[in-house]
Amino acid sequence: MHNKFVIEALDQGLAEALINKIDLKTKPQGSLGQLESLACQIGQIQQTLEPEIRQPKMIVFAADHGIALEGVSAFPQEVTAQMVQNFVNGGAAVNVFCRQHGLDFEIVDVGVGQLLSEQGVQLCKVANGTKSFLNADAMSKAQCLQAIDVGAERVAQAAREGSNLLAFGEMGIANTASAAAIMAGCLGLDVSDCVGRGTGLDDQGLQHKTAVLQQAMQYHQGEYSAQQWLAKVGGFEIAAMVGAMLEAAHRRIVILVDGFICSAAALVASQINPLVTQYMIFCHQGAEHAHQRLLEALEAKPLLDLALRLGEGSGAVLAYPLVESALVFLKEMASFDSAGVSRERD
Ligand SMILES: O=C(O)c1ccc[n+]([C@@H]2O[C@H](COP(=O)([O-])O)[C@@H](O)[C@H]2O)c1
Ligand SMILES: Cc1cc2nc[nH]c2cc1C
Repeated sequence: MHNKFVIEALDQGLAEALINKIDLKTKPQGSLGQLESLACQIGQIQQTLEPEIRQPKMIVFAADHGIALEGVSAFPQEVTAQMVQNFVNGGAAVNVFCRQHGLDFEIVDVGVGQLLSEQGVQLCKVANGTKSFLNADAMSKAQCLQAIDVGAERVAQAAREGSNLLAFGEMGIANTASAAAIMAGCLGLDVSDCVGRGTGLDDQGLQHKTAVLQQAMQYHQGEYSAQQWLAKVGGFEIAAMVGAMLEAAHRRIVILVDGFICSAAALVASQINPLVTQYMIFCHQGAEHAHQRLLEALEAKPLLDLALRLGEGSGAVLAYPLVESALVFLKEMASFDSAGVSRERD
């Protein structure tokens, strides 16, 4: 459906050259573990033996969800707009970590009900929140395509400004319900296996959320493509992340994937074009109940396991220094020859 998102498979020949370079470093072969595969992956993405990060940037997409009115979140819907203001003011966790690690930051309104102020926000509103997907499609196909385009366009702009690594985050009260429904639809799972406590529901709240989601999935039952599931039960910020990921891979930009909702967007993107995951770094496995299973379905090996459940892209920024370390060792470590260190015995 999205022919414009042409994605090239990574070059395996270059992978061999990168592994050779890594194996000449002063360390037992493979001893830098997952950092070695990271260095190799980024070299392949950038098509060079000397990869480097330029203008790393976090883009957070925010939107409201009609399903929030069914009481599926521990927090009220207005928190979405209030947190957007917090992002603008630089006071959210993701802002703090972006400053710590030198990432640029952008907040995009893809469909927040009512902003407190438009200042400092990229205004790309598709609608004032989705419809409740309990007994309707969350959005029309046209709205879904519009939200996908918002994400793609933000990535195109970041690329024009020189970014070759992008992290994506999201903000949207009730979006763990949406992500659970997407996961259930796209993977053919029972939604009770995909649901979790989100912002912190208690047992009773979790039971209610599960019942709401089961009723919604009954309403939407059928065989659908990932993009159809996205329109039926998704959110504007999730659709924007799908577009952002596909555009980033199309442009050979490294993608940092955050938590459960971001991973649900990665799942949709991967079902639209399976090559997109070659450009993704899965930054962490979080505490949301179904995140582990979702990552397994994506065959992802997350870098961190910190029981995070915040979203906003926070886990992606926390993993960023590891990505930097992968490139620094590739660039700066001495080789056995240059350092005069003896190799492994035959
Ligand atoms: O990314 C995650 O793994 C994650 C897990 C739980 C909650 N969140 C964040 O919390 C909000 C959604 O939680 P909820 O309970 O309102 O569905 C949304 O703004 C997400 O950014 C994020
Ligand atoms: C305070 C708060 C901050 C968040 N950041 C992402 N999702 C969030 C949800 C809440 C409730």
